[in-house]
Amino acid sequence: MTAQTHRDQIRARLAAAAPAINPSILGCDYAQLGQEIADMEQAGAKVLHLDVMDGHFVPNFTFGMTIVEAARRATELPLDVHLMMEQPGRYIRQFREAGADVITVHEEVCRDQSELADLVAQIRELDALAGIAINPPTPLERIDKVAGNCDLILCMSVMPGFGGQEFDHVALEKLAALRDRPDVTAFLEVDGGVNVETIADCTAAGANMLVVGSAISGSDNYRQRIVELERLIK
Ligand SMILES: O=C(CO)[C@H](O)[C@H](O)COP(=O)(O)O
Ligand SMILES: [Fe+2]
Repeated sequence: MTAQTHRDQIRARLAAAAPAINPSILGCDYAQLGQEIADMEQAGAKVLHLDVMDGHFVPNFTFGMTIVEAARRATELPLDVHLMMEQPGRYIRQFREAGADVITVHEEVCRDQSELADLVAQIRELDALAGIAINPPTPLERIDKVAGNCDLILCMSVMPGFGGQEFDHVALEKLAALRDRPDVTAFLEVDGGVNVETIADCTAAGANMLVVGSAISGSDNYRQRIVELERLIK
């Protein structure tokens, strides 16, 4: 029997948790990062979403591998790293070495689908799950050749760059179309404006990884909010 790879283990953990609330640390108090992550974990998070923004692909900066590495020391939860950056291929290895378990790159930074497929292969080579993300205006055709051969597809429901924006329903049509494609076995993730009003529509459309930022980090009781969100999807 062949030994389980890290990818196999992470895939199994995510599958067992699905549909999973995936809290984003975007709005956390970074002076208390370890405590914030411990609070998310105690509140019931089974995976954590880390938003890397480069100030080029999106009009905002957040953090790089230093914070991913700090998060890795703070928890054993799978780390889902969303790279909102140009030229992600230059940094994928460093994010993996920092402790990323899922690494997601944007279609919009790629020349074509063959470059996107190369990034997926690079991420898998490093024994991480490979995700591909598309912005609200990006049609599904732009990933149709890669969708059947990646580990996660992220349908953005806001233009990336900031938390607290309003949910764009265009993501629901894409999720439903991906769910209905027999060759797509990837986790289906949605990110942006997911809250108590929108989360049930997301799972009904096929999402099984639900990134939630401000609806959790802006609440004064993480546990209560996660329980409330879980009740709406299970
Ligand atoms: O990728 C992101 C922004 O680009 C974040 O993951 C997302 O915005 C989470 O925040 P919220 O739930 O408040 O929209
Ligand atoms: Fe994100």
